[in-house]
Amino acid sequence: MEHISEKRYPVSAKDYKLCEEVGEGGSATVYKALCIPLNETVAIKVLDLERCNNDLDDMRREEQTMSLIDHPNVLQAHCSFTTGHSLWVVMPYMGGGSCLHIMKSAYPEGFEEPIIATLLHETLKALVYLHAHGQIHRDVKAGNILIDSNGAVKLADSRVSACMFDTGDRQRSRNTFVGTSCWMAPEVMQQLHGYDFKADIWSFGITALELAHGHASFSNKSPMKVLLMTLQSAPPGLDYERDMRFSKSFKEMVAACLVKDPKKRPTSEKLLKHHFFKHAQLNEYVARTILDGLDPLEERFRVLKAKEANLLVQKKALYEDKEQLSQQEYIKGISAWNFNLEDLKSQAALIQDFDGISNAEDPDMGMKQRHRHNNVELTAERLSHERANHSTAAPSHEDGFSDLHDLESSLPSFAIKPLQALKGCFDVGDDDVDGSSPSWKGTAQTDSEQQVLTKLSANVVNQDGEANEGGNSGRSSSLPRNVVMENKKCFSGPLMPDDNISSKKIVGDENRDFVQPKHQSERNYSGPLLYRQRRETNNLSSAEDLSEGAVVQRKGRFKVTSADLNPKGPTNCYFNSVCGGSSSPSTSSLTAASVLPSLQCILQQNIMQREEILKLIKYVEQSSDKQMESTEAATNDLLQILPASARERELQAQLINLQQSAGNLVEELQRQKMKNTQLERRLNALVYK
Ligand SMILES: Nc1ncnc2c1ncn2[C@@H]1O[C@H](COP(=O)(O)OP(=O)(O)OP(=O)(O)O)[C@@H](O)[C@H]1O
Repeated sequence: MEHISEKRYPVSAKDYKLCEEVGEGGSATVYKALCIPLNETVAIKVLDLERCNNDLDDMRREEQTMSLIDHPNVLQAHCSFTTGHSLWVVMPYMGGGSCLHIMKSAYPEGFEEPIIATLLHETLKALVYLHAHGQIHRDVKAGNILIDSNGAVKLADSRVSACMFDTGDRQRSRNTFVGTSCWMAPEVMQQLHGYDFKADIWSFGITALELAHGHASFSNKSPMKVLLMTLQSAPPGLDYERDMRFSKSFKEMVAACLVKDPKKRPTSEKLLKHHFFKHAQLNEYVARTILDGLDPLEERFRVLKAKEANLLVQKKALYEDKEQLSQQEYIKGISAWNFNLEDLKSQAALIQDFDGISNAEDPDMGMKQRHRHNNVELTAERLSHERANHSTAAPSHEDGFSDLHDLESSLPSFAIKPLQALKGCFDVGDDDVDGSSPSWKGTAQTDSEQQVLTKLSANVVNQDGEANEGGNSGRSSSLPRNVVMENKKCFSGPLMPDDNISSKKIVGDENRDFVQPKHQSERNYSGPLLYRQRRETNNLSSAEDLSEGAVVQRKGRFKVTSADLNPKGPTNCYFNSVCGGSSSPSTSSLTAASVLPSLQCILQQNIMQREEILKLIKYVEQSSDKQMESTEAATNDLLQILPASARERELQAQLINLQQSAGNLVEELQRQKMKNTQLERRLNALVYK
């Protein structure tokens, strides 16, 4: 084992001469420097204490922990001290730079397998050491795998690593949220039950993909999207077709790391025995293969920085939207995003605004955006189909995640608030991370994934303020287009007595009543405009035929069935939407096209209600007429015999009142009818515009 020399490094800034910048991190700049008394080249990481949120004591403690680490594959700090508003961490100078920088400079498509095997083998040895010493690194990525000029590989940035020894509880899971999104394990993102050293194994798997492709999976995505993709989708992996140049054992090793259930991931020690690492070479091979011919680190960094600054300017001009800007964090090499609520809110806002923004980096996305405009109604169908497809189809695009574009791009048409969806994602139960859940491995979608998706889709629907009813929403894998989600009834106003707002619905066979479950008829379906894009109950597909009469009229996504118009008596409105209610939709999230069907529905519902009122009035008039006739007859008979009693006079007065009310109602209805007609004309004009 290599031991750091017993040399004493000075802890005063005046003993160092900062030379060129060789790296930039989230909160630090790294310089090549000269330690004057020792006449030795070192690297100094300068952290601006005013800029970073970390508590100085915490940082000190971490640096001390770091200096206790002693392993040839872990970058150990020589010393650290504060100067002015900065913390200086003095480290060995790694002349090759980070794997990320090397790839950016010379291997944009990633390294060859023997190099990858060697780099990963050395990194894994560092992880075995850290884990054995109760440490989780929490930031394993190509940017933290450094190479010195001899080809020695060291895992850097233990600054963020968590010491598990402080309470003596080695297996204690962490609940803090530090790290880097693309490399972050799902359980870290979920923040539910904490996480342990297996989180490093996930990051190690993502790093393997990064070294193979030249970039990490989702590296061009916003943190929000990375989060959604990591949680919802099948794990990334080496693709059969795209990654043909890589061996089966490499693919297997990556697949073993990228299992969503941390319990099913191997420990670092076990992973080290994987036959993939038999291909690992010596340091000298690394130096000879990838460092030979490279410019000095400071020179490469200068060129890269200039290139990236240029790129940023171009991108800034191209995309004013913040999502693109957030991607620049990655381009700049800064990857330690903080997942605080505000970040997520702004990301969520961006996704909402995404509609209509073309994505030059992803032409498919642009296509899909356009397609979505033309096909708003398909969204939920696609959501569920894609879930279904995802579970069966082998990933055919980069990292097997391209379908997620569809899923995500479909979200805004529901006026989804991704933050809420995200909360839904986080709000997963114990089973979600339970080892008893079906294997995450392969492409089959597990219950946990399905749950997350179900929650997501439930949230999609819930955007309009209606509670998600029961657990029947998410599993349907097909959602016929143009199908009315009319299982919910709308009962607006006290027009019909309870018995009439019956739990019955006349079905095709008029002699047969379809009894709605009691709870359904009791539910209050008042609510704002609701685009119900999913089947409400599991039985809907079969119930559609049973519970609906023939369609007699279609209004956009809604239809009127013969059941609705059944003349047998007062009927219910079978439009699920717009049944009164106080809340109104968020106007910012509505487009004219999306509102029209609902307007049509309101109007249709109005017409239906008017008809109901008329029927009821007629019914009242008829029965009151009959009653009047019989009362009059009886009264006349009685008058001939006896003088009218007080009770009879009261009855007569009531009947007259009733008739007057009915008359008033008819007048009111006439006025409403005129207004409706005007509205209908305006709406039709809008529809045919
Ligand atoms: N000892 C070193 N020798 C040479 N280059 C270094 C050394 N330490 C870091 N670097 C370079 O500086 C870059 C930034 O280092 P830092 O540790 O801050 O990176 P980071 O992990 O990306 O930061 P963060 O995770 O905070 O964004 C590294 O990616 C690497 O290229």
